[in-house]
Amino acid sequence: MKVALTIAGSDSCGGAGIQADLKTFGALGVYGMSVITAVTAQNSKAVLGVREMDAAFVREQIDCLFEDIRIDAVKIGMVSNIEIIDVIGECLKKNRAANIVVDPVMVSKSGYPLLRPEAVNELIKVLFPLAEVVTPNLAEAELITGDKIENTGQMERAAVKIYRLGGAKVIVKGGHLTEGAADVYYDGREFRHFKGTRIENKNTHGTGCTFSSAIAAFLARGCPLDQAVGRAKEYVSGAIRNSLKLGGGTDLINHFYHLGQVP
Ligand SMILES: Nc1ncnc2c1ncn2[C@@H]1O[C@H](COP(=O)(O)OP(=O)(O)O)[C@@H](O)[C@H]1O
Ligand SMILES: Cc1ncc(COP(=O)(O)O)c(N)n1
Repeated sequence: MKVALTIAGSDSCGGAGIQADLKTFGALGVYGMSVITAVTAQNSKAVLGVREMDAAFVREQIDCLFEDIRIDAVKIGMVSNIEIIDVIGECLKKNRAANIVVDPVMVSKSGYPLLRPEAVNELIKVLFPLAEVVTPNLAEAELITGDKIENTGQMERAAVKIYRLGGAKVIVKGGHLTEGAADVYYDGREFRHFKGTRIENKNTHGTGCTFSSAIAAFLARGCPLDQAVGRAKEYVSGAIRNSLKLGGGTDLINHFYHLGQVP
């Protein structure tokens, strides 16, 4: 079985973060492992608090896995602060990790900061060059580039600018902007537009985490990146379409929608 590792924050309500990533890995037939960078108290309505892990213990978590198990892909989500980013960078380089997907998580959909403001540049400097692909949403792409993004042309310009920051391929996620929930992919030479169907009135959270971990799962299974992106988009669309009204806030996406009746 192929193995994927997520390095991210815990979401107590299970819609985003580590929990979404592990569900996605399992749903897509990949053995999932996790390194926790921070723990959030979070429900379908809001993030109420964050506790960051000690950076040295993040190192211990990562090193003990690479020392023991072959890892086919790595997804990076919430990284919280500069010390944790530096440790992740060092460990991934030392262990020659491949197929790294960086989701530059900055603020939750409910508006709570998940990355310290002073750590944005460190995330770009240390983790972007290690990534096979980075997957900013519109707000993150605006923050990284300093440009407003209101249409597909501006998404393309942002993708090129972000590509030049570290040489990783880029997907700017347009789920919230365009009719077809189209994501713009740039590989350093050309663009591709991954279109879906925008699902209305589903104010979900964890879509970005699920999308990036699905890309990592397909990379672990040996798919070329552009195929992995297409299949990840299909998977996340299905999970949004079948989302569950479990709490009083956002719907929670259904990672196992394709499994049908549970035995
Ligand atoms: N309402 C929606 N309908 C269909 N696809 C969506 C919707 N919202 C987001 N997506 C898709 O889900 C994936 C994650 O994107 P997004 O929600 O923008 O990430 P994030 O959680 O980082 O904000 C992208 O492929 C995006 O196009
Ligand atoms: C631990 C954790 N990681 C990431 C997100 C981002 O997810 P979203 O942007 O959908 O709120 C989150 N809410 N919580």
